[in-house]
Amino acid sequence: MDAKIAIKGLRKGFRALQVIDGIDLEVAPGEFVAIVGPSGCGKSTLMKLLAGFERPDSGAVAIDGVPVTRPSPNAIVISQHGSVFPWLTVRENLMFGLPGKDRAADVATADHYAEMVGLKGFEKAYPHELSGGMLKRVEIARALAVKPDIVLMDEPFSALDALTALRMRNELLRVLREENHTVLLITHDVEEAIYLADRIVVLSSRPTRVATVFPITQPHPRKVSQPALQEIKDAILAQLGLSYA
Ligand SMILES: Nc1ncnc2c1ncn2[C@@H]1O[C@H](COP(=O)(O)OP(=O)(O)OP(=O)(O)O)[C@@H](O)[C@H]1O
Repeated sequence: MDAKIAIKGLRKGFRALQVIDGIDLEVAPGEFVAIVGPSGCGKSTLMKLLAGFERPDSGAVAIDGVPVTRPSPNAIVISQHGSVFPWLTVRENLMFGLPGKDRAADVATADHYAEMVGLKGFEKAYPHELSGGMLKRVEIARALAVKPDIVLMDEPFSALDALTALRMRNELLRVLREENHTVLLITHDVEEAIYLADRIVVLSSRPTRVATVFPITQPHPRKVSQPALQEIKDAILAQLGLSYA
């Protein structure tokens, strides 16, 4: 099958600082790829290039064979910073980005996604009335409501407490079972990557390249403590230069 996302010979620097030093990677339709790498290696820069927020110095990113030159509603970014509008209710936030021609249809879509992420009953609540985890769910629902082909996630759960992050990971897997999105997740959490992804791409330190790729074939739900997954975790940590004593 043709790649959903094709990254070829991608290079990017900022003035004298070379950040991305030739990345080649293909992501299949419906695949979930996690990207891990040392701090500051260029993960967010890679995501911005994929989302069309930055332009490469050389090489290219293509989605469905079409070069990415600007942000597109087909590839939605969910970041750690959050982008829920505080002056809009949950429902209005979820309706933002929907066609707007048929209000009743948009309300139905918004409420469907609110329910999907466990926010039924909170459609009329304002962001300040919600917990951090609920806000994150609004954001994920809002991204999914526009039915993007590709969801780009840059440490989406890193601002959450451990328990909420765990819930959100399961929520995400449940949503992905119902709807076939292609997902790219940047995370510093190796266990999160192992729990969620079909494939883990480990980047080298800056200027970054693909160091190793680990396929994860275990079915969901995964127990990260199982020996085969622990072995992968150890191999990734060793690759990142972090091994246990
Ligand atoms: N717009 C910019 N202008 C100049 N330098 C930048 C810009 N964006 C990123 N950089 C530099 O590029 C390097 C990579 O940054 P980036 O945020 O992509 O790394 P990261 O791997 O996501 O980091 P972390 O894991 O700490 O979040 C850093 O040294 C950063 O200072």
